[in-house]
Amino acid sequence: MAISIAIDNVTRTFGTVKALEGVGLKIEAGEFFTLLGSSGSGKSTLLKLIGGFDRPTTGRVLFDEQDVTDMPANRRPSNTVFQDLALFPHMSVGDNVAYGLKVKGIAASERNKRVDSTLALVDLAGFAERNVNLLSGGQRQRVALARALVMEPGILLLDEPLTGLDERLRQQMRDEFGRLHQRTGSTFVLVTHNQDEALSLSDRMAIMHKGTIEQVGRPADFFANPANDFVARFVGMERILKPERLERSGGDTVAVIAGERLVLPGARDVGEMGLLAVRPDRISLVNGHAAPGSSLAATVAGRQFRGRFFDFHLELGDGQKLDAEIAVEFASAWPEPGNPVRLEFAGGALVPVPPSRTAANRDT
Ligand SMILES: Nc1ncnc2c1ncn2[C@@H]1O[C@H](COP(=O)(O)OP(=O)(O)OP(=O)(O)O)[C@@H](O)[C@H]1O
Repeated sequence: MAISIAIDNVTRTFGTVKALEGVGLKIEAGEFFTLLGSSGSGKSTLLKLIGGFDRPTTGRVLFDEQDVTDMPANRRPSNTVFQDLALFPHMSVGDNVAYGLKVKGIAASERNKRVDSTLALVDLAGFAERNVNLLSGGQRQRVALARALVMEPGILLLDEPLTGLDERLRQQMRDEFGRLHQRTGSTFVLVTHNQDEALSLSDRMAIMHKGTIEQVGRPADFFANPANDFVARFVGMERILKPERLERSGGDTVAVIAGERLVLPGARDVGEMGLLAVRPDRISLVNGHAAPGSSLAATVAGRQFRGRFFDFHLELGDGQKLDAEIAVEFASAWPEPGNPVRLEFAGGALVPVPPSRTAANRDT
């Protein structure tokens, strides 16, 4: 049975280090939820608090609205798959998977049944007698998953479980997580620094940074409406432009850059301090006439051939730098470094974002 999780204003300090600061979060029962962030952002600390392996300095953790802050890990209805897997090396696959059930006092016949069905669930039917030391990395991953799943946890916690696997296995195990989530119906919480993993698996995710949550939402929300420039960069919109000003005009936003006006139809109002996150694949270079209100003058600073597209490095009239990915097949004559060009921005090429308070205040 799936269980909901609430993190209520949690702070965790280690000496002078604030690993988590005022974190609030709700994870619905049965969701596949991902904590995404770079190294040191506090993801593992938060997962440990959910699993009961650590306690917050202040704040509470609730499962199905019950306070579990002081409940030890072994009494919680959650199981964790750690990054290092922590398999018992001297035990067979079957004994590894059966261990938790044995500790709980489940009778041998019931135990064997559950171990067999869980091994089948992770595609390891018939592996019970094998020595865990002789398994491949992917198989060891599956044993670790089976060991957690056999307990039928309402919450499964996964701490960077794909680290150390090669790309093919990562893909395979990623698909497996999706499948297991559907089959078990449990609440899954995944910790990762891998954006692709987070985007492909999550119902919703949180982007963490320096012990705080920058944004929570469905994967598509982060592209359509990044909460700030930090989030925009994190999901791949690495160039951020600083307009002279942003104005509202009807239902649209108008950005003024180097004296030229760009109309961003329907773009949201992010206030005076707004920045513009750029989608490099939605910019084209125009010869001759460009539509007013959707183009800017620039100079080619350099270019690199990338196979299917050219990566153009451009400089705007006010000196700001910008990259644009221009599909090779659409090229007629390629502008050379030093050439003046006009940049045409397709719908959604520029997304207004406010600056991140966390990044601004704490990056220094
Ligand atoms: N037991 C501890 N003692 C002291 N500092 C700690 C401890 N655990 C975590 N920290 C610090 O808290 C911060 C957050 O660490 P955490 O492991 O949660 O980050 P993370 O996002 O999971 O990073 P990674 O991806 O590298 O595991 C870091 O600055 C870390 O050094």
